[in-house]
Amino acid sequence: MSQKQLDSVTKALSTYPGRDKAIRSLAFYLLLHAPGSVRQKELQALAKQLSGCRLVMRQFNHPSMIKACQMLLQTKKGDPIEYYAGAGVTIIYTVYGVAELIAWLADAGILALDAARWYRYCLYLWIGGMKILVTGAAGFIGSHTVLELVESGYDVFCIDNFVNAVADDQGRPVSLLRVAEITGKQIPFEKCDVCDINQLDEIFKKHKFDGLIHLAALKAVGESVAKPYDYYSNNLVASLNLIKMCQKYGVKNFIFSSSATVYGPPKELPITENSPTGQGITNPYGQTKYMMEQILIDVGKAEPDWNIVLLRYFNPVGAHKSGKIGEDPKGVPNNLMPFVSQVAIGKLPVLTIYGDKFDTPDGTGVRDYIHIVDLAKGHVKALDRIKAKGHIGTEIYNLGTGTGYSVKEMVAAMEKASGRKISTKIGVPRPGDVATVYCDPALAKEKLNWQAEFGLDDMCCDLWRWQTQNPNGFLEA
Ligand SMILES: O=c1ccn([C@@H]2O[C@H](COP(=O)(O)OP(=O)(O)O[C@H]3O[C@H](CO)[C@H](O)[C@H](O)[C@H]3O)[C@@H](O)[C@H]2O)c(=O)[nH]1
Repeated sequence: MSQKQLDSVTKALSTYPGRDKAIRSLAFYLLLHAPGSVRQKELQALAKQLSGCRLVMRQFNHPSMIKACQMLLQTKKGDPIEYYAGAGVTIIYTVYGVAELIAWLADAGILALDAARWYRYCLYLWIGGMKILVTGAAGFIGSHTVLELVESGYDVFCIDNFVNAVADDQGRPVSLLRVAEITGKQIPFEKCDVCDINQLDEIFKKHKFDGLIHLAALKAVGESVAKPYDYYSNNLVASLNLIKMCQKYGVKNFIFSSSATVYGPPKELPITENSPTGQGITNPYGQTKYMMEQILIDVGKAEPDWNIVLLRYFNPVGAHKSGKIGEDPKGVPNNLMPFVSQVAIGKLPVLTIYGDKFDTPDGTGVRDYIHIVDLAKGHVKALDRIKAKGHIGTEIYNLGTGTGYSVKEMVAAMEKASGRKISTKIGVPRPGDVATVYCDPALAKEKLNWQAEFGLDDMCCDLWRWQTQNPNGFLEA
């Protein structure tokens, strides 16, 4: 190949948009084999470009790898270094290229989901998985998210302070031990309060994280009204500490657990990501979620090479189909479905329905309930998108089904799943409750290739399995 041809090919390949890592890898390969050290600058530029995809291109971002490549460019023909390095690079690219091709076929819907999973394992095995810090990992959303991450080939490191999770007598998180049982993989864990910046610093120093999923937060709406200081200080300090650590250690992928609560009382239905936020939020818990979104949006503007994904959850319910992990609220549940399942099993006598005079078909409140496993997969999809694109900036997604069910419909569905009668009585509306909340999940479908797969029956059957197998939650009976 002549110099001129090489120039035009590398130019075309290195600017190729979309799912382009394999193409750019090819450009990289061509540059490696180009004559003379003139290529060095271009090689570095391309390596920098590829660093956006560091999740799958770790080795190539590593300074020693870059140095080896530079050495390679300067070596003379016939030099054994050139031969071995060239052979090594070729093998890696061959494997990488196959994996990338399979990923592309899966993305295009030509291969089944299992192939996508295989692809991630392939990347994990051959090139190294993306290492993700999960905060609040032992909680309801955390444990399910960790499970899905691990099943998808991500490398996780979990932290939790047990404020809302159960430890065994050796101080290990029971929920994550169960995740280890289900997946057959060890789940690395350290007890850590994200508000403790010194411990956090040690953890960041020790592990080279590629990204994090920040779930740790106090989350009881009513309690937040009674203890505003605790909520503001805990939820904000924890998140600010993480941002600081990400800046210090160059971690640029930040997934944040936001909530439908940021929309306040809905001004329009369904709620889209462009619906107004921050107006009419009635409790400090909701305010902390809104404030954190604002802070992260500003951080995203100041750090243009970061990827920040704000996931606005609607109402997560249900449990993993194994029945081994699920929601384990401390004391009397605040949320509807854990309360309903505890009435069904006889732990609580009667459900109070908070008002039946709302402007809804049966007068009771309507919400967008989403299966916890679907919600957990939303996090994996957000990371997959970052992995595929390299750089996305700040993005916001609703995670809901787009369908609303009333309190009475939920009770009926749970009666069907459990085969038991659930006693109810009508009470007064809970302060701050609105009639109807449901989202438009179209954006997540379009960009994340994610949509809820489980329906109401799955949510209730899985919740009931968890409830019956674990009548006392994670504490042994
Ligand atoms: O004992 C109960 C509990 C709830 N409900 C009703 O059931 C529906 C769902 O209530 P949840 O408490 O389960 O959920 P919310 O929609 O009120 O709250 C959820 O959404 C909020 C934002 O809107 C916060 O994010 C919160 O953390 C999250 O659980 C509401 O109509 C509520 O009035 C009852 O009738 N009786």
